[in-house]
Amino acid sequence: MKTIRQTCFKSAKRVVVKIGSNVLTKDNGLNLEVVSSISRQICQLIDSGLELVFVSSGAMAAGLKKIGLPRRPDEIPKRQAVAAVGQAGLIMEYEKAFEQYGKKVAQILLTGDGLHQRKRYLNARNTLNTLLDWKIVPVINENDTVSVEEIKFGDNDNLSAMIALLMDADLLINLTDIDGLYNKDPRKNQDAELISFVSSIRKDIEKFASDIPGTLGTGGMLTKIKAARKVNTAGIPMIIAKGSKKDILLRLFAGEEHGTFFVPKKQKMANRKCWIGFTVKPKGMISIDDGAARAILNNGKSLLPIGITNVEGEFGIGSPVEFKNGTGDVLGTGLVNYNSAEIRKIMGLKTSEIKECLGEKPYDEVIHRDNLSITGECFD
Ligand SMILES: Nc1ncnc2c1ncn2[C@@H]1O[C@H](COP(=O)(O)OP(=O)(O)O)[C@@H](O)[C@H]1O
Ligand SMILES: N[C@@H](CCC(=O)OP(=O)(O)O)C(=O)O
Repeated sequence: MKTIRQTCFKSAKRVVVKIGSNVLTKDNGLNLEVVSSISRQICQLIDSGLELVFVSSGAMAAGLKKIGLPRRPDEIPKRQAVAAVGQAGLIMEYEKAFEQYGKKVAQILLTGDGLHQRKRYLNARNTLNTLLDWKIVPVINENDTVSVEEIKFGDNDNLSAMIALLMDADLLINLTDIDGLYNKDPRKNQDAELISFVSSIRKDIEKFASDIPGTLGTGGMLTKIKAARKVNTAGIPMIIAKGSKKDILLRLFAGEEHGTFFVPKKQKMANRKCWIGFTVKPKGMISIDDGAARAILNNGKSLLPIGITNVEGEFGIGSPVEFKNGTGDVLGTGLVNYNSAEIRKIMGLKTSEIKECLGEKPYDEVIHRDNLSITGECFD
């Protein structure tokens, strides 16, 4: 009988593969053997019928070597300049490597705010779909040159999760410099053990992981777990595996079990709900009582004013706003039908009392269930 992970690999048609800086690096520059090996495996998988989107870190690593710097500079403009130099070299090496197998690559550099806006989000999806139709390999990285804190994806683990959601992928593969997730940071604990299967990401799983990356990485294991949590919630499985292991991608698709597999929720989330839940940047927070939380989480209801106990932040109609329960757990995000000042006035009221309070009642719901995405961990 096939295991769940074998079934996921067998049935996957559209896959996102992400590779981290440490795997791609050798002697402080790009490891061309790894570039060549990963490119060959990706081409083989595409030729076998898979649609594949590739997210590659490594611009900073490539830039350091080219400029002759011993390590990452601390100043942001210098880091951005290093990444700008390195990205050109990175994509050139991929062009050369993929060309050997008759494939073209396309460079896609994204910022967080590019995907926060629905129109740009859909544009990015259309472009990527066209490239996949043309059998051209999209090679995606964060646009480090312009990415300041407010518009950053932050790390490519998160970016790869956003791409998996954007493209409605069947699987996300995260290739790093270690076999997978260990139950403690293996750099500090010799007795750390590999976890090969995570059926559900609870808070204890996040505790296993350190947020300290390797010399060139960003975010360490913690950002990978956060990425897994997002895609799993949306119904997409994820695997963390060692990118330098010989033919790792081909072996995974041949049914071999390597790395750590994160089991997704059974139900796939609709693409628009993924965008609301994971991609847009929330503009405020609404606290709700237990009754409202139950109605939303268990019975798929909309959020009505009567269940609202507090509003944080200033936001307009249509804004994405998070909502949390009485104990402070964030349960999800939704697009609001009223602005923050109006919600403050009508919170705690029955829907029949909205008109008297505001002078009009355009909607019964503060967040309609069609515009509401449940992403918190308290919903099974
Ligand atoms: N619990 C853990 N299990 C596995 N690796 C861990 C854990 N905690 C921290 N790490 C470290 O995280 C590193 C991978 O993260 P990072 O350097 O950001 O990689 P990448 O460049 O591939 O994104 C590993 O080299 C490992 O030392
Ligand atoms: N955009 C950066 C990579 C940022 C990043 O998340 O790196 P990593 O943790 O190695 O995947 C670069 O290309 O150097």
